[in-house]
Amino acid sequence: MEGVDHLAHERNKAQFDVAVMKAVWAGSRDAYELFHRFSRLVANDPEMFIPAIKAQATEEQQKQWLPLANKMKIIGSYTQTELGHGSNVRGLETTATFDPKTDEFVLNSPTLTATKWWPGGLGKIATHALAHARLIIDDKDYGVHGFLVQLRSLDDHLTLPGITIGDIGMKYGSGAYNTMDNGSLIFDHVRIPRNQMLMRLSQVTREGKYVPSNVPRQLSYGTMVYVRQKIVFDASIALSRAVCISTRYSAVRRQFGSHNGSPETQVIDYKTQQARLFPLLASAYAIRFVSEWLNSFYKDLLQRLEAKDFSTLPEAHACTAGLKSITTSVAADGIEECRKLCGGHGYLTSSGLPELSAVYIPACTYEGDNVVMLLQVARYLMKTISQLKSGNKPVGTTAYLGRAEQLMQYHSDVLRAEDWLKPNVVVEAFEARAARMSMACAQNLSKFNNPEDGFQELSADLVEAATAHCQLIIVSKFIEKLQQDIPGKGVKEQLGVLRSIYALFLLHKHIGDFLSTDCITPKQGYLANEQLRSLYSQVRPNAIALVDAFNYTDHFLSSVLGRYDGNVYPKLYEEAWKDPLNDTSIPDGFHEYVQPMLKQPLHHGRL
Ligand SMILES: CC/C=C\C/C=C\C/C=C\C/C=C\C/C=C\C/C=C\C=C\C(=O)SCCNC(=O)CCNC(=O)[C@H](O)C(C)(C)COP(=O)(O)OP(=O)(O)OC[C@H]1O[C@@H](n2cnc3c(N)ncnc32)[C@H](O)[C@@H]1OP(=O)(O)O
Ligand SMILES: Cc1cc2nc3c(=O)[nH]c(=O)nc-3n(C[C@H](O)[C@H](O)[C@H](O)COP(=O)(O)OP(=O)(O)OC[C@H]3O[C@@H](n4cnc5c(N)ncnc54)[C@H](O)[C@@H]3O)c2cc1C
Repeated sequence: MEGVDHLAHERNKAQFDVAVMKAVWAGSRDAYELFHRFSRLVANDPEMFIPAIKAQATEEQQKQWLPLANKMKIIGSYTQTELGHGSNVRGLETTATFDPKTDEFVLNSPTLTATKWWPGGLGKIATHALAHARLIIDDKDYGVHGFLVQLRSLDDHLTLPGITIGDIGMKYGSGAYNTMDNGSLIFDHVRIPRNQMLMRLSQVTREGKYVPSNVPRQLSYGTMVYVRQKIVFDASIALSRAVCISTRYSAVRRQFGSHNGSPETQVIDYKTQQARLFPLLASAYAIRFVSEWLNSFYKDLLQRLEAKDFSTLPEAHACTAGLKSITTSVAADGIEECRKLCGGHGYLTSSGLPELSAVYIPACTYEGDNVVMLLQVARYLMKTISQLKSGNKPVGTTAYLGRAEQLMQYHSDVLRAEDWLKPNVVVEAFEARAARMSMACAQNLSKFNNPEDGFQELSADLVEAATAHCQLIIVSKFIEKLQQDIPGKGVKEQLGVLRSIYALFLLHKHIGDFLSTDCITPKQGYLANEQLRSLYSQVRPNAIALVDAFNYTDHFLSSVLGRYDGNVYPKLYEEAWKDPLNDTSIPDGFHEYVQPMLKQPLHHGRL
């Protein structure tokens, strides 16, 4: 019935102040930014073009180009990936050859695989590209640099001479990502003025002299670091949307369990449903809090870079790469699990989940393939361990590796299930697991004469060690979040339950790591799972309130199953009737193709 809150009985169970939880969830961002982040995905927002100009252009170049880009007088595309290379940036083939006679760069796509491929906005709308190309001077290759290239006329939007552009075609399903014109681009000896090479980091003089960067060359990758830390926040948006839908629907859906005419059981009361759903609810909060920390860490990095302090750049790269990988994988897999948690109706477009999945899952690939990103973390961990011997004391997110010897002797002292509720007990177990996995890799690596051969041979183990390291970061930041003052009745307690669910779910899921590294005993693993089940019972009465705290409107959720009022069945039926197929009772083609078959006389008794 319209206007009736079918979930009121669930909301009345809440044991905490929902208004405060809403503020905790929103953190430093307002609802506008939460919405705007999503809308960027399917619009042609210069998500990277503008940050890249800020990171790589001189002050003078910024003065020239940023006002145009900010006011949409030009529309830019971050044009890096090519048909033949995406992960391997140093393998890009497009060339930018300096012509001293004309003081220009000549951009060219020397091979088919040099074709720029994937850049968002490139296919139809972008007027300019921030093109990544190999700088060539006097036949010498100076590696990949950024160049601003006009692609289309600002008068008639037609492509300029030497420029061939197209859209790369439909992508995964019919998802909203098809509103993004990911494009292809071939340069055929296109000339640009020398001052359109972005020269903040390195320069080319009028005489054609290359002036190398006096700062780490990796700063040219700075835009990717910036977007990766944003993508962690995006992961919390995407996962929380799916969890909101599936939690509300799980409270509405009843199946089996009726006795003597009593209502059937709410599927949210099944322990299997809780064991699948509540870890995702906890993960949404965990990702949100680690994204807050990562954003502050990134802002601190920017301040340090301003002061030419590059000390935290390697850690910032490792954290943004690793957390981008872990959180997007959790969110993408979590959205699919939420679809399954909704049974058949989860597969309807009107559930909002297929669309959410189709739009979100490329996050595991763009801005760095998730495995390639974890390998970057692994390189950082191995380098950190290799420097232990020289007395280099790790700090920040690798500080625990400074206690590796002690952690190698660690054995959990958990005796009772409730011991696993103590944050320090959990952190020690996660630190020991991560340290032992990384130390084991480092030890195995040392057996190889060629470290790179070893790294390749051990790369699967290294990815697991990097995963353990990143999960430790997320667990630690969740714990740190709850050490802050958080007002409101029951809010901190409920977040504490989610913190424990997040950690113990990971421990249970990766129990093999904890046992094989001898961090915990099978009995202690069993006790962790016992505690997890008890925690699910504590979340159950608060589940609806915890997803209400995401503060998503029905419009934003665009899901019949996730409606605030839980009025699912009438709306499901109503939504179905909006389908054009239901405009007529006789389907197109019936009279031409089906009716003749139905009218055909029987032959020899056979249909
Ligand atoms: C319905 C939907 C609902 C909800 C949705 C919710 C939210 C979504 C909403 C919005 C989303 C909005 C936008 C999404 C954002 C983007 C999507 C759109 C566009 C996508 C754009 C792109 O994909 S752009 C292209 C991205 N490409 C990459 O990421 C390439 C990955 N490859 C690399 O980064 C590098 O090649 C490499 C790091 C893998 C290797 O580099 P290389 O130079 O070869 O380096 P190494 O030899 O490995 O290392 C050398 C040393 O340099 C250090 N290093 C490497 N990289 C960095 C870095 N970035 N910063 C600092 N340091 C770095 C490395 O550690 C080595 O250091 P040593 O000390 O060991 O020498
Ligand atoms: C929706 C979407 C939007 C995009 N938007 C843009 C954009 O705006 N601008 C832009 O420039 N690019 C964009 N991209 C491209 C994107 O950045 C690349 O696809 C991404 O970086 C992955 O690179 P790749 O495609 O070369 O994958 P590959 O690296 O070819 O990955 C293929 C497989 O190889 C594995 N692999 C690769 N290298 C290694 C290694 N060293 N060790 C072990 N395994 C390895 C990977 O793990 C993966 O399993 C977009 C891509 C998508 C899907």
